[in-house]
Amino acid sequence: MSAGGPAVRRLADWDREQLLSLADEFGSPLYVTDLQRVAENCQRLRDAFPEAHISYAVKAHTGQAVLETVREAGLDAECASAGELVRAFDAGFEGNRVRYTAVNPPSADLDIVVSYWEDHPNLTITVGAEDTIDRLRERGFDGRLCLRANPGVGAGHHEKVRTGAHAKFGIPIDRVPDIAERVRDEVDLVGVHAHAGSGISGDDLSAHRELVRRMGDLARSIPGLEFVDVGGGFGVPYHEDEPPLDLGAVADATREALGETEADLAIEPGRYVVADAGVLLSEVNTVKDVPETTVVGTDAGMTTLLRPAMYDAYHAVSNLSRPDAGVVSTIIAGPVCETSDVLADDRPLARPERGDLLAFGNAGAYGYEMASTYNSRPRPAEVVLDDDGPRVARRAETIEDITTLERTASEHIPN
Ligand SMILES: Cc1ncc(COP(=O)(O)O)c(C=O)c1O
Ligand SMILES: N[C@@H](CCCC[NH3+])C(=O)O
Repeated sequence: MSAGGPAVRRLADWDREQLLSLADEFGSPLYVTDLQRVAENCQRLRDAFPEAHISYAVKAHTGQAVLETVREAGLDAECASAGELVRAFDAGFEGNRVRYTAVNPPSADLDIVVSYWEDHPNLTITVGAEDTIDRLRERGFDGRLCLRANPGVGAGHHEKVRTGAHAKFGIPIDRVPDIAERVRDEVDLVGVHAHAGSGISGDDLSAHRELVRRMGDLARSIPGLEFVDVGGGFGVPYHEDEPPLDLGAVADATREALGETEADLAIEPGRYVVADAGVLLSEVNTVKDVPETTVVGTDAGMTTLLRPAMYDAYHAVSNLSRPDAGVVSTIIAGPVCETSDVLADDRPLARPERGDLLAFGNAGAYGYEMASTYNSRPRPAEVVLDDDGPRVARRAETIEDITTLERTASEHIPN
């Protein structure tokens, strides 16, 4: 197999015995991340886009081990907050391999990012509003700046993840050349950027191509740019029978839509790098037959994996403990006191018994990252797999971790 590995890794491709033993050893719920698969996904992107600058969108999975793997695999880091930027530097990225994309950035973020820029003057800051340029200038910034355009065309697996045409993101594309002209003397204008949205596949590919075409036109209208970044968003197959993206074809279409530009192509995928490198394991604690279905209660819920509740996202599920049991229709629901705390609805599953272990596929992207402590429910541990075997990359949170932020009235110091 090439260094890029197969085009897709499905839930059924994971080693069932290994997952069962990991849950035995490290408990449940448990995120498992395979670092070799992360490296393969990076390599496949590099093979498809050999000429492009590729930055990993850190927000998909910020774990240190993942970031180190991505860095070693040759991708740069695209950070959406000061916290992500700090994590990228902690994982050893050099300044010239770090980009920070500001979205209505809080002052504290700008303070931190500018202080990192003072020590690493070759990092790049992408801005989506003129206010952000002014606020950076007030802090003395005159470094590498990229303008984020709102190209008026978006794409993605759900309305809530389509960014390209949402007013929140970027500067209306027709205003970008004037702003570029204005800021040229004040900063080092190095690029233009746009991002269509997340989870692009199938029909959305034509919208993505249109975005790239508009960005090619924009890049040609601004001389002297180093790069034109057309964002991330490459989708992965969540359904078992969904074909993977033909990344080579996407790359060819991207080049064609972009056309000749003085600026180099840049992309910033997140999901594609980590989605199929991760699974979520969860123990069944309740099995309840009701008239229409079988309710399967699990120790993971919307606080562990938010995507089904937030986007009605589909994650493949299998019963690792009892794969050969008769299949029944189930609703798989977590322990959170919310009706939307459902991980899978109307889902055929080998009928589980209490104590069985379920696995949820494609949990590596926006899984742990979107976990929360709602209902005072601690976040689970994450184990990573590498050549040395499994190791805990993030320990399980405890209730004490959550309550430690509390202050009593006597600890309150009035202003
Ligand atoms: C600006 C930007 N870049 C990159 C990404 C990564 O997207 P994805 O994980 O779908 O590749 C996102 C998320 O949608 C984003 O907002
Ligand atoms: N969190 C989204 C995608 C990322 C959006 C970031 N702009 C998802 O899980 O699909």
